[in-house]
Amino acid sequence: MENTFDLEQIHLKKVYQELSDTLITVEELLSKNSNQAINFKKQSGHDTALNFDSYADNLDTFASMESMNKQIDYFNSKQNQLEITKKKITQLLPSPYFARIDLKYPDELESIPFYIGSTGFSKNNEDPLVIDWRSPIADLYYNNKMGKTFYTANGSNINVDIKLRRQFLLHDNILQDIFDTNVAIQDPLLVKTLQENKSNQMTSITATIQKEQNVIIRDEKSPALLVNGIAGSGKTSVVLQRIAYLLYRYRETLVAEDVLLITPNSLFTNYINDVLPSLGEDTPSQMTFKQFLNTPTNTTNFKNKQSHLKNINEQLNDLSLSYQDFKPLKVNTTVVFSKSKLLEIFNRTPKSLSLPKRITALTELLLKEVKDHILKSATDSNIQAKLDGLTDSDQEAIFGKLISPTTDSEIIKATKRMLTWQYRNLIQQIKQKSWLNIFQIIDDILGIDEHNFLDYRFIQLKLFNLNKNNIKFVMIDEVQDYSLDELFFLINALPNAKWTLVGDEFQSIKESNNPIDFTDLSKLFEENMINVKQRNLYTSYRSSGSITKEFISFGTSSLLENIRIIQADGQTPIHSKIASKNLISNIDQQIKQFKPTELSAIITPDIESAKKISNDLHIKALDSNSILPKKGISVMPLIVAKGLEFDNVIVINNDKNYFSKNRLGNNRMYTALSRASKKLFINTIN
Ligand SMILES: Nc1ncnc2c1ncn2[C@@H]1O[C@H](COP(=O)(O)OP(=O)(O)OP(=O)(O)O)[C@@H](O)[C@H]1O
Repeated sequence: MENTFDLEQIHLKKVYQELSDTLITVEELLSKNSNQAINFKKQSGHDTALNFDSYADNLDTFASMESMNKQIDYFNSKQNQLEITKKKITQLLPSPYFARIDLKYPDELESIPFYIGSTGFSKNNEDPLVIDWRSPIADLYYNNKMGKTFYTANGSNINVDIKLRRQFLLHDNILQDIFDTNVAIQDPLLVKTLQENKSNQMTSITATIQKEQNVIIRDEKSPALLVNGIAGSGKTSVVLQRIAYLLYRYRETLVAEDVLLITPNSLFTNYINDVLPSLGEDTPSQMTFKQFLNTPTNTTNFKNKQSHLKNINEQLNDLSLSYQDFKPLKVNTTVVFSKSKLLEIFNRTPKSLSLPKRITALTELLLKEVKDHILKSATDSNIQAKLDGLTDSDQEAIFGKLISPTTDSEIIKATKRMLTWQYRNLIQQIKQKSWLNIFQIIDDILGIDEHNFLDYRFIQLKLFNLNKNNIKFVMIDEVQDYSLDELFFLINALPNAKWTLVGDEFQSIKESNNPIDFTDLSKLFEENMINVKQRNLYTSYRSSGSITKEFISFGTSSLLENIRIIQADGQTPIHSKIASKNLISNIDQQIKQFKPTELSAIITPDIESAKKISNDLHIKALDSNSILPKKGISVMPLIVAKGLEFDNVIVINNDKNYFSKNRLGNNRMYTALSRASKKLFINTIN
């Protein structure tokens, strides 16, 4: 073994040296390339200012030298390539690789070692020194098999015999430990990783991805992948690794903006924000469902809690518009298009078209009417005379400068611009289709006059064709918190997407939701012609053994039979039943057991209790827009703690209704307890 360790240490030093040497070379080449570009510019006599301080500046500078496109393209692409190599080396240096797999190909005598790292690296296009964790060969490592098997590359199956599967614990060029692992042997690297303190930022799990997680990360076939996993089973981690995998796998055609990640709140978004950059990938489009819907701050017009999307969807197809479905369009207080005028123009659009197409056609006709009116008015001398009445600031706003048109054509052109500016609100209203009375359409369809915001947005989505067609992959975390109508909305809004939906039925904690049933969820996607592949994650990674058993006891009995626990039992969770007056002193005692270097949370049913504890104990209270501190103790309601994790958790049960003994109350307790990894206290007020 000692010999093996020494050989691996030598190999690591060699790889590290290669990386370091290449970095020096790349940096020299980067600077040489910049200088060559500068000289090229000087020689070609251009006086464009060059700025090679940064890559972005390079791009700007090159772009301004249009006449030298070919040469510039060359410099540009060289710079780009060098920057990519530099980024890869910088990413690899602190930990060049984490595993090795030795493969014997059928027609080779010797097996070949492959070292797997967080990105791939080869010198001068030779055999790779490190292969990317997302490459087909690395799939074998995560599959956790030994012996004869195959991997798939470029559509072909390649037979191999796996001779060795080795993990490394290392830092820079220092090897700390090696583990030769076989099937069914517990993953020592994983256990070590899980024992580390929690931080305010989620980290990647590349080195220790488990077999059942790997299958989800690499799924390329399923139109919808539904993952039901217990708390702390790595659902969020898997989603983020999957995004990195997809961006690598489809790198020729997929960019980060084509992937949409829907997250529960902005605190959570901040919590996960470092993972993809640490994997060398750009962050995808991220938003909460509320942001996706563009929810206004004031929703008092929408009193109806119940949405009716399927009903609306069925009836929208047969809907036509009548007089009361229009709203007059005004400029200031003057009606420009009355309801009857709007109906009359609508009736000019072909009846054979679908309603959304007729609405688009009507929009075009309205814009044309405004344009024709502007064109006609621009030749009217009375209106042209208004140019003289424009103040200097009006002129600045309209033309971006002061003007003094003299010829006829100059005057007409300026008048057109003035009128377009004056009618800008009207043009915007037409484009936004504010002439359509959505509330009335809801009344027409449903026969109810209390409105629901999701219904409102759904009608806009369908009638205005607001689909986001560019989104190719959607990831929804905490999917149990969405109603079937909200998911139906997303299915309609994102017609070209493949879906990754991850959640936990036991973490459905919102009063307004009937806890969502994953069978109904699957059915919804299937009804919409999206095949669903369901997978379960039953291994608890986050929490110690005893904490896992504690939170699982608030699930169902069958859950307990299925789960797998990785971590040791650790300290048994402590239940205290106390009088309300003793709560603060009790918490004070408990937090004395937490180390200042650890991240700890006091979780309450609501924000009011959180604020009270915050005041009494001078501990920071967090809401869903806060940023999690790096370490120390914070207090927050459960709705904010959801999705996050802490070394230590104190749960305050001062509201028997909130933590009642029914499914919802149990789900809340399960969710609160499962935030803890090491120590857990539950304080119940008598
Ligand atoms: N394969 C793994 N290797 C190392 N750590 C892992 C692995 N899988 C999960 N973890 C760790 O377990 C913890 C829980 O992971 P994560 O937050 O992704 O779980 P989750 O299922 O989304 O949890 P919850 O539903 O409770 O919010 C994290 O600290 C994560 O880094």
